[in-house]
Amino acid sequence: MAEHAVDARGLVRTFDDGTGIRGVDIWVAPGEIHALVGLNGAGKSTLMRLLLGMLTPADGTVTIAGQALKHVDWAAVGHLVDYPLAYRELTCRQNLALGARLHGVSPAKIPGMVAAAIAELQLTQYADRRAAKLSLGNKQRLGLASALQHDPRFIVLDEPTNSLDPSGVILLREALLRRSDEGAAVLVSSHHLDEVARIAGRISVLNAGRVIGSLDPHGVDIERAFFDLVHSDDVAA
Ligand SMILES: Nc1ncnc2c1ncn2[C@@H]1O[C@H](COP(=O)(O)OP(=O)(O)OP(=O)(O)O)[C@@H](O)[C@H]1O
Repeated sequence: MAEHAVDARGLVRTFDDGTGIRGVDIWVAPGEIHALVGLNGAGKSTLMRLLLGMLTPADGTVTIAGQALKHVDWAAVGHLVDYPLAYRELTCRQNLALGARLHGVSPAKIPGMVAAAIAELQLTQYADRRAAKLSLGNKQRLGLASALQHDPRFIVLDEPTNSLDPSGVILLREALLRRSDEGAAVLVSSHHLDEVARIAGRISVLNAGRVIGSLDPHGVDIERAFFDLVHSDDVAA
């Protein structure tokens, strides 16, 4: 069987108020889109930060492509967690070129890669506009273009539809489906259960820092199934 692109076991990281991640196993296989859903504060962003080495776990292990985090080839990873990072004074094109360089793309390939990313996220008319002057949604498109342009094998996106208009949501959907078809492993968090159900092969529900179950992406009333799971977990706690 193919090695998981990411494999985390027994992850724990709690904060002073007792919230955080309290013992999570999670993995994503190559070619899979795995969605994480949960209420505000359930721990989705914290879990993603742990997987990306942005936070250190108190317990548990994470491997990416079979490697412990300190040996990971980060050029093969693309992520957008929290806010899209862009230098305000640089244009979209310049920001993307910088992002490509930071991901180790060879200089000769950068202009073509950046042009393709701009076209894919339909940023053409803003390509030479400074990031400071972009609308929120176009800033999000820029962040997504930067996370996806270098053809990462493992993609982590935290609420990527934030601020996107309906055409941006469709572009993102197509971009993720295309990459998973090509073998990339995708982990995505979202509050939009219908959107998640369209693209994910697997949907895990996080509540109070633990994975409490999964939802069937083809289920008839996924919203109801979500609330039933969360409610039962809250009652049991
Ligand atoms: N650096 C931190 N210091 C202290 N507490 C934190 C920190 N980061 C997250 N938390 C707490 O951990 C809990 C989980 O937060 P997290 O952002 O992971 O949730 P989430 O599921 O992503 O929520 P949302 O859907 O609102 O984005 C929250 O109670 C939050 O306040």
